Amino acid sequence: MPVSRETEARLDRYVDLLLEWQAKTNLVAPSTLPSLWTRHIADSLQLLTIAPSAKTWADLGSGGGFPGVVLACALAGTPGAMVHLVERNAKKAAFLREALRVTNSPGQVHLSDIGDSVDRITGPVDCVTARAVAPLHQLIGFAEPLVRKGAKALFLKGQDVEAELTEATKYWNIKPQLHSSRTGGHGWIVELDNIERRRQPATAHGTSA
Ligand SMILES: C[S@@+](CC[C@H](N)C(=O)[O-])C[C@H]1O[C@@H](n2cnc3c(N)ncnc32)[C@H](O)[C@@H]1O
Repeated sequence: MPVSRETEARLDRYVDLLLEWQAKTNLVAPSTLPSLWTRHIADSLQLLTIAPSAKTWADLGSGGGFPGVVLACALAGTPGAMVHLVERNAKKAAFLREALRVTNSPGQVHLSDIGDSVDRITGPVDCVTARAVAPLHQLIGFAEPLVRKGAKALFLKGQDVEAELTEATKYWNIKPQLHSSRTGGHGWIVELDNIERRRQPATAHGTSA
């Protein structure tokens, strides 16, 4: 994923900080550290190719900062950019604040449960994201208030995406667009522009109960 020299310098600072904190707090699975740049950073950056003009993002369950901090680093030179990072774990939230500080990137950390904070995010949100946080049907429920107000949802998912979509369509009327991950593996990005709750959950045969 090509980035400017300024973004690369910010990402370098972020990675240095992440490795420093990783020694005392588990921010990413240790087995993924050797492939940090592809597995986590490029995986996060690819969202910008789907929503290149989005300036305001909300990342739900940011953990060690993927994709939220990476997006904030990439958008640091964009006037009016803002990334809301929602995380309920206090240590991780402290890390996220420090990551935004050392990279001088535009973001706000919300130390809270996603369900409690989504409604409190003020101002328009262009994109809502989540990676490795919850099953798709639950993420859709979290994101619905923001999508209703015009946000696009971009969820990074693994190879079980079809099964997750089948489950999600029991509860939600959605027309997902699927993007194959550019970073290899079996990853997918689920894009949603509209979300409507089904009046009654669908049965196993696809009809309303
Ligand atoms: C497996 S980690 C993934 C972190 C990051 N998105 C990534 O892909 O590396 C899931 C993170 O979501 C946070 N999380 C899960 N459910 C949450 C909720 N309901 N509210 C806030 N944070 C939540 C956890 O604390 C954890 O840091």
